[in-house]
Amino acid sequence: MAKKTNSHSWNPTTSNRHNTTDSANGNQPTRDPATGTYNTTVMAETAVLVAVPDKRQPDTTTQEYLDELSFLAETAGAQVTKRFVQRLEKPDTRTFVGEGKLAEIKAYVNHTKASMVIFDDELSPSQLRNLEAELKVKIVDRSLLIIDIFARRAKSATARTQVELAQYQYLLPRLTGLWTHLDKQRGGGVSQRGPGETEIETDRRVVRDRIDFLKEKLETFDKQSNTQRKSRTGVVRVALVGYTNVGKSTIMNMLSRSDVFAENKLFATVDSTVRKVVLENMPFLLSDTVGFIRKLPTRLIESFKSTLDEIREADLLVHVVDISHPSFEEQIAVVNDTLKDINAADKPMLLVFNKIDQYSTDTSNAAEQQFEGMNADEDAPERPSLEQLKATYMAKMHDPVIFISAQERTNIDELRSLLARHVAKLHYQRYPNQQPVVEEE
Ligand SMILES: Nc1nc2c(ncn2[C@@H]2O[C@H](COP(=O)(O)OP(=O)(O)OP(=O)(O)O)[C@@H](O)[C@H]2O)c(=O)[nH]1
Ligand SMILES: [Mg+2]
Repeated sequence: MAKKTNSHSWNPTTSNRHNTTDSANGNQPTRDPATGTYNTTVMAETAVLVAVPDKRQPDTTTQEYLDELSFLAETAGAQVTKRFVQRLEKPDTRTFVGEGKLAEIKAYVNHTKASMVIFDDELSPSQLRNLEAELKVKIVDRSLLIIDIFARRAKSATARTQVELAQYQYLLPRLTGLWTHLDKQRGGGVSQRGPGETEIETDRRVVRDRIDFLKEKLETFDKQSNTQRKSRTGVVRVALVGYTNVGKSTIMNMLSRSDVFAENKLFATVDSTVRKVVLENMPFLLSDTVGFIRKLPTRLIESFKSTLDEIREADLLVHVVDISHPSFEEQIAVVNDTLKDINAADKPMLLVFNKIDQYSTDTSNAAEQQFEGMNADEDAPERPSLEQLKATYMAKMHDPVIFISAQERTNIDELRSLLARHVAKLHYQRYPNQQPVVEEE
């Protein structure tokens, strides 16, 4: 997979509405006068990744998870220089990794002047504090990384409000951690007692007020979009769902001849888009939605409620899968679990296996990238041929299955007619007395 890196600034704890510091004094936090919270922007980022898999997790899986974390870090503008893995029954409650591993990470961070350490799980507020005190660089967990990417991507007022809500909800229990971080940056060293308790209380109150305000704002948006959705009755609604970066927006563009932003980065789409599509004289509404990912922070899912309503209220889900991805089966499971979480699992579904042009039976690529704490996996089994996969999936899935390449336009006519057939069936079920109306746009 071709991965792009970019060099824009890194700003994980504030919404993109806030000012960022310039690169000359990138390590100096600035206070946002509107909210009283601090912006801890640091520039020219290099990142170290840390994963703590349990003892049963195969090495190849650990490696795939770290590939994904690395892709997330790159999407957010950081360059990954090292990966650390420690196998534990469960993460250390105090510092996530054990004492020895922590010393190893610290030595590496000090030696290379890495600007942050990213953990492939959500850290508790106390783990975050302890790690910050120990490593003296910015500590980022998986949730914060994802929230930050969402903040960069969100464009519509609703999506931006949703992201801001998620940011403040993440921030609230961690305010003391940030203060410790700020204290260190002032050159005071880390204090046991923690500085400025009254200021922390003030900050907490400001953040709580902001959370209430954002929730109210979202309720207003919700009412507006409910009214909008009610006005769309009489037309079948279809939602594209799937793991992030599988090709949903590319398919949306192809089917609706629109121009939705598609990119080889995670979470290219954060705002949902709805387009009217007509296939074989059958009109329907197609929506492109935010991609799912493993360990999606629950709060982020909750804050994205109104975006997810598009999925919850759809008559048909088109579940897009990137078959060229080594973990595509796990990705299918993650998507199905997330659909369950948002109460959208019982809908009719078409399964679209995309990127067949990129499918390869060769697994040697993954085995080449060995890193700290991993054993070479020379016996990785060959993947089945595309034909074998097709046969297996056609036989085992309850839902209709189709294999396409959106990029190479392979099997697209078949996709169109499969979709048209299902939409027609649903249309006559839902609106038995109503002929489909094809109006000119
Ligand atoms: N090789 C190949 N690449 C594809 C195909 N379809 C899409 N892509 C590429 O995959 C990347 C992701 O595509 P998007 O359409 O942005 O994926 P998405 O599912 O909307 O992603 P998010 O919005 O991030 O969840 C882009 O670089 C596309 O050009 C395909 O059939 N084959
Ligand atoms: Mg997209």
